[in-house]
Amino acid sequence: MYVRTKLTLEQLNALPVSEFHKTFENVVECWPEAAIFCSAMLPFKSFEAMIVTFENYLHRLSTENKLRILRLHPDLAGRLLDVQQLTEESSYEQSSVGLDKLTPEDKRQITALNEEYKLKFGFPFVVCVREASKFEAILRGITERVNNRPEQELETGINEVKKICRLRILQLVNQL
Ligand SMILES: NC(=O)N[C@H]1NC(=O)NC1=O
Repeated sequence: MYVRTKLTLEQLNALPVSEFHKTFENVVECWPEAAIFCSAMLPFKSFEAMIVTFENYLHRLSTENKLRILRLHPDLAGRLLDVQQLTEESSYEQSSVGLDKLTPEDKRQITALNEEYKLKFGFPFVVCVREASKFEAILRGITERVNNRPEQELETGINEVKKICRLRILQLVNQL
């Protein structure tokens, strides 16, 4: 698990902007622009206000940028996990639900579903695994969501990115 000094709201609001960017650069996976954009709203009245700022930022992005963000997400239990090249945050999240210790049969099943999903939508299946919390719930999620329309899945995927972002922020401040 990644451990850093947890920031209080006061410390967070007093960070030099470049430090704010660095601290929150990966709360949206591999998309540091989110922290850069949201730093313009400093200081925040509460952690919740900060999280809502990130959520609104994600909500208002163009379809093209939403697609880009989804495509920056690693597959669940995929190749990057196998070769230990996940970001620190993603590695923590995926191992917290045991995706690094799947049986060969479970691995085969999730890989096949990931491929089917990507083939249909052109972006990977994204879910906040810490919230889904169980492998079975994740599998059920892909199995159901693969039937959705692409526009629907784009929004569902971005809503999951918001949940991941919320938990990553709470992890960095003294709330989780
Ligand atoms: N593909 C995907 O959902 N990836 C992610 N979900 C999550 O909770 N952490 C991730 O890296």
